[in-house]
Amino acid sequence: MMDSLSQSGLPFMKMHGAGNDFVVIDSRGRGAVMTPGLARAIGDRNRGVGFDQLAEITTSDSADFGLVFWNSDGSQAGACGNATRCVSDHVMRGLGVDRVTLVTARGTLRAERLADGRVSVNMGPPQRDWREVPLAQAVDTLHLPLAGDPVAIGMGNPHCIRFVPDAEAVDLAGVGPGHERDPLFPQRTNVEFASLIGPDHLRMRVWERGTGITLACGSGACATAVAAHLRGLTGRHVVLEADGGTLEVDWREDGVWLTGPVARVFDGVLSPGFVAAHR
Ligand SMILES: N[C@@H](CCC[C@H](N)C(=O)O)C(=O)O
Repeated sequence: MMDSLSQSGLPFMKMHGAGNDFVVIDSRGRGAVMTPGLARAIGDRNRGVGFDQLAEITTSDSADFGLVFWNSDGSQAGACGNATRCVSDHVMRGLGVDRVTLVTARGTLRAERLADGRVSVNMGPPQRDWREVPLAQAVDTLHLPLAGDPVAIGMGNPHCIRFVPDAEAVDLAGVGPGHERDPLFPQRTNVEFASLIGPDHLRMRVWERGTGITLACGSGACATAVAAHLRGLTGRHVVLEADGGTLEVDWREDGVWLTGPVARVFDGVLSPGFVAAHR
């Protein structure tokens, strides 16, 4: 495997979902190639390609494919809703189908393409118990003892959601890092700020764990919609306006469904020297 990489380099696709951008590596038919160092190097927007997350596609014997997610700081994430939608679209096109199953750290998920071209994924049920989010101690996850009275929801990854009068006015870089690394979150957390802009309609902005400000966050949209419903602000079907586009969340009996646009921007190849220098 390494011989082929050292000779021909490492092909990748650049994709995004509502502006949340990804490098996608297809490792089906070979062993996974990603390491924290290589992920950090590829994610560097000055010295590498740049991404919010990297998604590595793997072979699965129990689903159509497997998927592993890396943040740009080299940490792994248990969920990535927008990347899941983008990669599912790619795999569906390759298989000539309009629905697929995939295995992630969270278990087996289902994705499907809608008639309007958007892609939906069932992200599974929300995690509301403090131990599942996870949190460091037993607290009311609907009202955390932190600034801004946030809600904690897990979606295979942790989320801290604050409801504010105007999400546009939030200084994400000033407030986000403090929540991300608050000791109440032993695995750090993603941080969402949301305001109600209409019936079942939210404006949301996000500071992502291991990445920083992103234009959208799929698992974050799911967590925010669940938190809004639990707080009595919306129904179970919510439209969320992120900085990079519109996402829809539908909390159904079988799980939290995330729907939105997908785009494949360009394909590229990481040079053999780049891969060898950073693996
Ligand atoms: N942008 C993703 C979330 C990616 C992982 C997150 N930064 C984490 O560390 O949990 C999404 O669309 O869900």
